[in-house]
Amino acid sequence: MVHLGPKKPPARKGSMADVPSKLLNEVKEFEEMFSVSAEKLQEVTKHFITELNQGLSPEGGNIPMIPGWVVECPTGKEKGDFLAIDLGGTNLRVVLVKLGGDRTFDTTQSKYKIPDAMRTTKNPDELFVFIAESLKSFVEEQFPHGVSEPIPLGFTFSFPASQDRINQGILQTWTKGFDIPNIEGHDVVPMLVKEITKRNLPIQVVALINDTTGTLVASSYTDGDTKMGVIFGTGVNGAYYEEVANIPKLKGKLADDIPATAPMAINCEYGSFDNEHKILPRTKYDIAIDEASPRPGQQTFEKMSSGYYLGEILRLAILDVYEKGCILCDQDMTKLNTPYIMDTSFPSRIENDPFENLEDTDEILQNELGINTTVPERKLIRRLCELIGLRAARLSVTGIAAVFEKRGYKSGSVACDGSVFNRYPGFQEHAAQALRDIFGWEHGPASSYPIVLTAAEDGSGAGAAVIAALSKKRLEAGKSVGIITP
Ligand SMILES: Nc1ncnc2c1ncn2[C@@H]1O[C@H](COP(=O)(O)OP(=O)(O)OP(=O)(O)O)[C@@H](O)[C@H]1O
Repeated sequence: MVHLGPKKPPARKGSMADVPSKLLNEVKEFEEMFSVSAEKLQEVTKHFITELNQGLSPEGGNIPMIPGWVVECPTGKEKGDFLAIDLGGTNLRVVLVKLGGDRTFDTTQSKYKIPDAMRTTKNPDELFVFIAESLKSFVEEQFPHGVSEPIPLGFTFSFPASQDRINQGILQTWTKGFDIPNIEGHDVVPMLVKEITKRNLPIQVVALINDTTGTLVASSYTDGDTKMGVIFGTGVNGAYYEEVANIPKLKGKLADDIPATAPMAINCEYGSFDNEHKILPRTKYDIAIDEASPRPGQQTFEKMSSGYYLGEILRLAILDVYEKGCILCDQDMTKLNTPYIMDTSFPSRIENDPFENLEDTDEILQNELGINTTVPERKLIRRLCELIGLRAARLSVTGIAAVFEKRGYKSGSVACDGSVFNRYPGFQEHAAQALRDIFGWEHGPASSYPIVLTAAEDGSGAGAAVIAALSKKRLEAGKSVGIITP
């Protein structure tokens, strides 16, 4: 067979032979601090199941377990043109989705970077003006001659929002570094509709969707074996279908057209798992990140495993060794002293460095952080990146294991989205191995395991479209899309 394309650089052996013992001791300490055993993963999974159940109870618990008001599994036959917008932690995506009605779909999308300052703006309108303006330019571009009737839109809102019906979303709490006043506790749908109406856009908002639920539904549309949708991006989260009979907090609140046997998509929002700090093995860096965050005590699981925090964990760990006088002596630490200066692309790119002398890492550290490093220093930093990524992958699948155990699923696919899953080197293998550790499967290739993690790129756009299609049909048939209102 002939392989085309650039020749692969020689594999890196990753020898630590030239690393002085002082640094090796630091490496050893990090290895102990960041490693999570199979037994620990099993304990975490067990506690996770308890918290998932608490979240479904009327009393509630750490994990919100938000009903998504998608009360049907897609058949794959849904059809038509839909708009989807996806407000993630980092980008706004606007997507035109053409559902083929045969388990296929086509998408055309534009991506708009959310300006950093907008995450913490004091003016709540600013975010919705930004979304409406982005929609306006997208629709003008895609439909230069206008449209005959309003296009149904599914709004993917990737923050914990409670819903009493599908076309509503009350923001419970900002996550992923967002903190805009006067939105928490309010329904974000009218805020978006107001800006759409002001601009006379031919768009009808029919559903508000969480990105994780969207991933679940998109993959259920294309693959009937999908059991969960999971996000490993700026945040971490999972969604699955629960049987209505198993959701005690909805008892007595549903119309007869949502029977006890119906499936209900649940957006777990499990980034808040273990907010009581009972089980997760937190390091001093995790504690420091939590204490310095705008919301101490919240999103404990997310703070140890999501893209928003992995670079920051790395920064704090490097600074710690620096402060002990072990590395980077006489270097200008101005940049490294800046919180959140490194996003997860830093550890990700450093782990990708194929060279024995970590030449690429040298360039990254020099060009982006203004520090010169020796080879042993880079080896320590590289090992730290591996440990941080490995721990994130191992911990983050406990949510998947808990859902499978709880539902009694022995096998199935998990549709995964997010840059950490798609781009962090080794993440997918580490995640699969952690599942194997939890369930005690035989060693083998990840594709042979009973639970298969599959990439669900663009899932939230298609999912929003499928959910918009299901909701539009229910609304037109006069069926309920939420709790019974007195
Ligand atoms: N090369 C990379 N490897 C791994 N992670 C990366 C890389 N580049 C960026 N990231 C991280 O990915 C995160 C963004 O993830 P993603 O692109 O999935 O965005 P998102 O849709 O806004 O996230 P979410 O769905 O959680 O809201 C950022 O936190 C960033 O640190």
